[in-house]
This record gives sequence, C-alpha cells and structure tokens, in this order.
Amino acid sequence: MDKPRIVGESQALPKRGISAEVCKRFHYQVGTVPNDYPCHPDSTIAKMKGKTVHIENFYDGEGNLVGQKLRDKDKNFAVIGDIGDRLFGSHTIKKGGKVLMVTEGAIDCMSYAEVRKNWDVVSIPNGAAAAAKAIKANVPLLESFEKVVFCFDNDEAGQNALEACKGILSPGKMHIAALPGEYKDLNEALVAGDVKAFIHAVSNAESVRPSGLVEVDDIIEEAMKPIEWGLPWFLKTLTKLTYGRRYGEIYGIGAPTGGGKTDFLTEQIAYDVTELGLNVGVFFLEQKPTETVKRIAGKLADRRFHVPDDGWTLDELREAANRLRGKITFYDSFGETDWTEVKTRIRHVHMTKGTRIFYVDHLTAMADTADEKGSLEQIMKELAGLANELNVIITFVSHLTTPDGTPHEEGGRIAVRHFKGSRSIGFWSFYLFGLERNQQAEDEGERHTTTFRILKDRYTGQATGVTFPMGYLAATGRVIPPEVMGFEKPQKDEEF
Ligand SMILES: Nc1ncnc2c1ncn2[C@@H]1O[C@H](COP(=O)(O)OP(=O)(O)OP(=O)(O)O)[C@@H](O)[C@H]1O
Repeated sequence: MDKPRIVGESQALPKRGISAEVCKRFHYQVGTVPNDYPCHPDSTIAKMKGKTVHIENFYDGEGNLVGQKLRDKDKNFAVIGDIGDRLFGSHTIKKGGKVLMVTEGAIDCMSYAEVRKNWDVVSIPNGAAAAAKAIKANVPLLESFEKVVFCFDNDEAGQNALEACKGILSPGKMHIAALPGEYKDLNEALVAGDVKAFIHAVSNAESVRPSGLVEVDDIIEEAMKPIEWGLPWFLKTLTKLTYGRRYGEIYGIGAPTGGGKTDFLTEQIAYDVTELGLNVGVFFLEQKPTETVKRIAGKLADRRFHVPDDGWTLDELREAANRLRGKITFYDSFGETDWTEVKTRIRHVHMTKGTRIFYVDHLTAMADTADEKGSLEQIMKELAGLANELNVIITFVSHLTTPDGTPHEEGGRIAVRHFKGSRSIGFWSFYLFGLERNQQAEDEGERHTTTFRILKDRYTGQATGVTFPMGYLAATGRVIPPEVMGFEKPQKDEEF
C-alpha cells in the first residue's frame, strides 16, 4: 500500500448481528480517519477525516495487506491501495475446498460466517455491477472448489449480477442459493434470527445450467397439450400434408421462369386476407404494387384484372380491391433489391401493423451478383432468424439453376440442389416446394397442369417426396386445387 493504512479494531456489529470474533476473522474493523491523513482535498477520504469508518481489509496471495475499503455512516466509500478484483475474505480460505460461498458484500459474507462458523465464504469487492468482472478475475481460485454457491441480493441488481456471472465457471460449478422473498439479503435473514431460511437456501442451492437447456420436467405439461394445426394453405391437400403453416418458420418455393411461383403466392395472399382475415406484407421486388393488387383482386372475383381486354369491369375491380383495403402492405421497391432494406421494412410492418404473414418474391433478386452463394447464405440465415425473432411466417420464392436433362420450363424435375443458393435454402427452410410444368406442351391440359412437389418437410418428414397435381383455369386465372381435380391420395415418388 503506497498510502498509510487506516488503523482500526475488530469489534462486534450488534445491529447487524455479527460478533467481534467473526469481524476479527475477516479483518473487518472500525477505525477513525486521522485529521492529518494525506490526501487530495476533493477526495472522498478527505470528507471522512475525523469520522468513524468501517474498514474492509484486502490481502494478496501472500497475506500482505494491499488495500482497504472504507465506508462511513452516510454510505460514502473510499479505497486506499489496490483492491482490484480481490475477493473480501480471501485470506480466510485455502484453494481446493469443497464448497465456497460467494456473497454480494462484506456484511453478508460475515453473516454467513456467523451461522456457518468454519465454512468458506468470500464476497465480491465492488458490488453487484462489478460482480462478473471479479468472478472472472478469480476463476482459478473458484474453480479449485468442488462447488461455488452464489447468494446475492434479492433485488434486480443482485439478480442481474447472477445472470452476468453465469457461464464463467465450468458447467455444474456455479450454484445459486435463493433466499425467501421476504429477505433482501443474508444479513436481513440473520438479523431476523431466521437461521433456518438461511441454511435452507444454502443447502438447496441449485446448479446453474447454461441458458437454453431444458429438462423433461420443465416442458412435460406443455408437451401434453394437443397439437395445434398451423394456419391453412389455400390448398386443403397441402394443409393436410404439412399440418399447416406455423409462426416462426420460413417456406420456399422454386420454379422456372413463368412457372407460376408468383401466381401461387397471389392465391395464398388472397386466401390469407379474405378467408383468414389476416394482414399480410407483400415484398414483390419485380412487380409493381398496382399490378399485384389487380392480380390478388382477380383471385377474389375470378377475373384476370391484369389482362386489359378480358371482359371485366372497373366496378368489379373496385369491389374486389376494396375487400383488400387495410389488410395488405406492399413494398414498392423502385428497383431496390437490397436485403437490408427489405429486412428493415418487414420489421417495421410487423411492429406497426402487427402483420405476421410475409411474402418475398424473390430471394434471388436480393443476392449479390459478385458472390451469389455467399450472399444467399447470409440472407437465408437472417431470414430464418427474423421469422423466429418476430414469430412471423415468411414465404419466399427462389429461382432455379439450369438442370442437366429436361429443362424446368419443359417440366423437368426439380430437386433441392437446383435452387440458387441451395445449401442454405435447404438448410434454413422448414418446407421447400417445387412447381413443375411443361410450359411448351402441345396439349393445353398438360400445359396448364403443375406437379406440386414437396421437396423438404422438416416438421414430420413424411411429406417429403410427395407430389400432387394442381390445375389452372386460364379463363379465370385461378388455380384448380388437387381435390377439385378428383385427386385424393398424395403420391410418393420412390424413384428419385
Ligand atoms: N398452371 C398454369 N398454367 C398456365 N399459366 C399459368 C399457370 N400458373 C400461372 N400461370 C400464368 O403464367 C404467368 C407466369 O406466372 P408467374 O408470374 O406466377 O410465374 P413465376 O414463376 O413467378 O415467373 P417469373 O420467375 O418469371 O417471375 C402468369 O400470367 C400466370 O397467371
């Protein structure tokens, strides 16, 4: 210590219920700061001159006094020498013991020692806010004990400090002793004479497990609840196969150009808004909102409002579009295809309108052409993270790479590996669907019939590989669902 130490004496602290014997063991003293103590006139210690102070003494590994912490009755604190992250009471313990108790302050530390005379106990030196720092600085000492029991204050600061200390010591080492709610700290329990509560808390201290781990006990009641079906798709067959759509998940659809991806989303949007009454966010990066709203309205009226001379009237369009009011938020991207911009807006629409269903068409447009694979990996990771964080459903469209063999535009079979950025799309998506159709077929029926292929089913796995037909009525621009086409049982293609 470069400054002269304050000389004090260990004496009983009757109001705190702590004996002179314990104070002596911990070198906790009461003394007076001399009037001629050399210090800066503005320092806290200068204000303590001539006053009685409580003194906590801190020692190095060799037992040399290296610092003192002073406290006056107005709760002013001053430090002499170097306390650093040394633990109060460390001179009373030896490495390698069985159980070490760690408290938030010197008084609680001595309160514990008062009840458990010869047990090992120390206190962090600088209060709750600096708890984790002190624990980190003393890892070798703490790790040498079989078990380290933390008993911090029953208040927000104490509980936050415990959280901050989790994960510093090796798994299973840290235990937390919880005092009954009526006591703020160990000393209150001691003063109340509640030794039972005290001992109970310490002997029932629970081992801390890293966050994210759960036991069957924690989840058994939740697991007993009946499984809820997710939100339906507009196709009953697809709902049956997938058990619906669940919040927090992302779904991908791949098809060649002109393959009907946008049309599929449009059918689903119309269904979400009118049948389910949900708000949706529509992020079509290559279609103007005025065009998209006409197409969605068309699904409500069985009209192709986007085709100029198709026999529809303005009143029909207005009537259908009116049904969409207040329910859809479009992103008019003006050619902007930056994922960060899209992400910010999805978050905004969710926060401001409570929207939980989003459609993004298409993912590939947001990829960086200089590093398509790398940027798609990042986008997919963030897309899945966003859906999980906001607990929303995001359905996106992806373009495909050119396959070997039959082109996709001519009905070539789609595989997960054909998705641009397939590795990350396959990894993060809960469902992946492929729309296969021979757009060049001579027969109109064939030209309009899509094979809907479930490429990935993460929920049960049982729908992976299932296909069903999906028709299209050119006169109305509407999808003909498989069940309407007389299709009953989904087929599983075993050959692929
Ligand atoms: N099964 C079908 N048969 C015939 N035409 C269809 C079928 N499905 C959609 N269409 C029509 O084909 C056109 C292209 O469809 P859509 O825009 O949905 O394709 P896409 O896969 O999104 O294409 P792109 O990748 O070029 O955006 C639309 O006018 C749509 O109405």
